Amino acid sequence: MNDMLKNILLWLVIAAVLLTVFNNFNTTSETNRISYSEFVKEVQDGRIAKVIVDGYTISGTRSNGDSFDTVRPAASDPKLMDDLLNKNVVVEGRMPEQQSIWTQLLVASFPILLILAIFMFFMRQMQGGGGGKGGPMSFGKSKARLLPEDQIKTTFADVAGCDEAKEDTEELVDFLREPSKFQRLGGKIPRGILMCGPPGTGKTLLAKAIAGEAKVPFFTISGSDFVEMFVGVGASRVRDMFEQAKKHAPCIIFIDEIDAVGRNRGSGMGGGNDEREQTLNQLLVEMDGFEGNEGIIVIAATNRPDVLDPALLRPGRFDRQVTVGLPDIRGREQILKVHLRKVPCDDDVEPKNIARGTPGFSGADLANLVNEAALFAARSNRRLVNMEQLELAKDKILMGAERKTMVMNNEEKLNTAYHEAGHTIIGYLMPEHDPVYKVSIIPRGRALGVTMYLPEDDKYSVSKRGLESQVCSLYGGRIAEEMIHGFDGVSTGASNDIERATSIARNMVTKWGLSEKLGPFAYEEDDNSGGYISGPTGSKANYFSPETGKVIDAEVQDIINRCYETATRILHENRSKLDVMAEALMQYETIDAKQIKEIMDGKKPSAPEGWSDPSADSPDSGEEKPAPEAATEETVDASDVDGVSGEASRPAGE
Ligand SMILES: Nc1ncnc2c1ncn2[C@@H]1O[C@H](COP(=O)(O)OP(=O)(O)OP(=O)(O)O)[C@@H](O)[C@H]1O
Ligand SMILES: [Zn+2]
Repeated sequence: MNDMLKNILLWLVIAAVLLTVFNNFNTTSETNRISYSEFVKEVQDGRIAKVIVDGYTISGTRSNGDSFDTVRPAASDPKLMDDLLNKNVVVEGRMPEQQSIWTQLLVASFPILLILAIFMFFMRQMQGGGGGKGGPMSFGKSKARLLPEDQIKTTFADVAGCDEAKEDTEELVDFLREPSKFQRLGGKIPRGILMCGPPGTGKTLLAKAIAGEAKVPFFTISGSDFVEMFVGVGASRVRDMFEQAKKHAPCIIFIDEIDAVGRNRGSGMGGGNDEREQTLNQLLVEMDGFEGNEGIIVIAATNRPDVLDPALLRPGRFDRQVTVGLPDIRGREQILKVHLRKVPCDDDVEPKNIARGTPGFSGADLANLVNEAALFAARSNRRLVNMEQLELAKDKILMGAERKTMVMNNEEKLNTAYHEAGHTIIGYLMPEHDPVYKVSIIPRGRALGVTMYLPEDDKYSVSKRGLESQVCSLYGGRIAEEMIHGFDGVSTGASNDIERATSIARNMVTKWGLSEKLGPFAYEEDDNSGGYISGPTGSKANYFSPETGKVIDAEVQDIINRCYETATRILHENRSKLDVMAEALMQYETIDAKQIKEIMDGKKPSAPEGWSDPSADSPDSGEEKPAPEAATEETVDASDVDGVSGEASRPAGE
């Protein structure tokens, strides 16, 4: 609202300036000016000898030789010409045409109209840009995009790995195909479905598939399209959308990111947000207003069902929830099959194996994996996608694109090699730690090196022991650096590790009830801002007194100190393996689980698969494999894949 006030003020100033200019324009020379009535009187008295008419100004000379000028008022004077002729005044130039009262009014109000028009224009501009999507410039028109039924090619066959969600929604298809039949049978159909689940799990895809199966039109809009700067715009968009939908019924309305409008009205946001609230109210009114039998089904998607206003979830609104979760190993295999159907594949491609190695991947990640593999194949001029490219694509998604153009000097490389080897050895030896999948000192994304852990199965929770193991392995990198350079030689590269270790330790104490001293209480709450709406992010609710705060700090420090000590002890005990691993990393740059196991068993590590020695003849003579990554430099930045699974990356100095 502040912005609006500023705008109005700005326009008032502009209006004032314009008016002044306009006035000045009317009163150019002040020298011999007389008023118009004076002029008329002088004409009648016969004192004027000559007039020159130039548009709205009249100048001339009197009988006595004096010059004069005057401004003709907007209303033209029909009698003037007669007077001039009667008195034998010489007239040069022409009088302006006689104008109707309406034209005169228009001329008089022109500046005001101009200002108004400019003002409206800017208002619309701002609205168009408000949603960030540059939609049509219109007031309150719905931004919903309509996909007519004959353009929806998505069917249930395209959605894999979420069978429960599919089952839950199958009856909607029957209903949409023949709403009247359902009505006759007295079937009760929900008006609103809420699809909950993490990003990229196929919520949009499933909603579209329902429309595709039922062969009905599909309206899609994002919750953030409703959130506008001007009060009332969002609400009228909602109204407009429902009006359109009624014309196309039976149909589906899909609202993505419903949390952008549907956030709990009572929560946060510094005293509420009128516009959002009005929009939400309008949505509730519309949901109540249509009968389920009209054949409109509203499907909303969110990954934060917990922040939604309870009013949205009441019976008759979004009273049915469908959960679309991350796929399990079987689901991943099916999703991979769906997407592999679209690319030409070699016989060796085993979707099952890839599914096993990708816990935590969403449907969108898997679709991306297949796509990346196809790109790798195309770059190396292959006609078929094979396992090798799928593995490369998986690494790219897990660890970020390699930055082959980034040059590290030998000393930096050695430091990184020790750092990553430190992470790896601790991760390998600690109990209940995810196995190490790959270690690399090729810079990827923002990281100088990466140690990648990957759970063997889908994991849904971690034990206290597992968490402590994670904290230990996170410090492994820094401790290894300390061992070779001494405390003064430790680099800044471990800042991300430290941050993550601290955060795990703190959560153990304040959220997961894993401190004996403090017991199973929640002392801190997540911030609820989720990220869709800009708000006071990072604000956490604390439920503890200053005294407890001190105990919390002490407990967190205690966990970290213990883990640091454990990790230091383990690394010192395995000093020779640390050296061998760092050396292997210097030679091969990337080693995987097989080499790591060999080193940890005290053997000499073999060359990684696909590695060809640039200096000597290759260790495994026989078949000649092309170097992995026929693709040249790949400098995609910020592809920091975080949290897909335990990853200890080392950001370039901070
Ligand atoms: N279960 C699935 N089966 C097949 N493909 C999937 C599946 N889930 C996701 N995908 C692929 O990922 C893409 C993105 O998925 P979609 O947009 O439906 O996810 P979403 O859950 O709506 O994500 P968001 O919450 O980010 O909007 C789809 O177009 C599809 O290619
Ligand atoms: Zn690290």
